[in-house]
Amino acid sequence: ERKCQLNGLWRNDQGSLMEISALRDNGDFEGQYLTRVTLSGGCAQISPLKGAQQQLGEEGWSTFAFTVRWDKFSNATTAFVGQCFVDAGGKETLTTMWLLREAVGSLEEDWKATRVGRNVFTRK
Ligand SMILES: CN1C(=O)N(C)[C@H]2CS[C@@H](CCCCC(=O)O)[C@H]21
Repeated sequence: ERKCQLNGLWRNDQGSLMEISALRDNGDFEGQYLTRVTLSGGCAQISPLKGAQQQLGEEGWSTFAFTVRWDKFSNATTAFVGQCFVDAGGKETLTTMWLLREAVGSLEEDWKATRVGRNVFTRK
């Protein structure tokens, strides 16, 4: 089957699970993100994700982006951008960087509201 099509179940190095379900012909997709860690230290939650993947030819390793709205337990949103790679053994890896924006109480606190990081997902 096509490698690096995003639909399916992925896990990252923090143990978060990402299930991408509806991948459309134009590359738009939706899914769910189960986080194991949260800013507040609160319990894990499932949050909705939406994104888009470049639809390339047979051998393309496409770039993608998606957002996760942590709406059930925090006023925060994360945007991921990344690319899918396939190694010699056929193992797929999503390498991403993310921006996490949390709500702060005042404009004076805006400076400290965005975190950035790298993150790698492999198929679960
Ligand atoms: C679990 N995570 C994960 O798999 N990441 C790549 C990072 C970037 S999104 C963050 C979780 C934010 C949860 C929202 C909140 O706690 O307000 C952390």
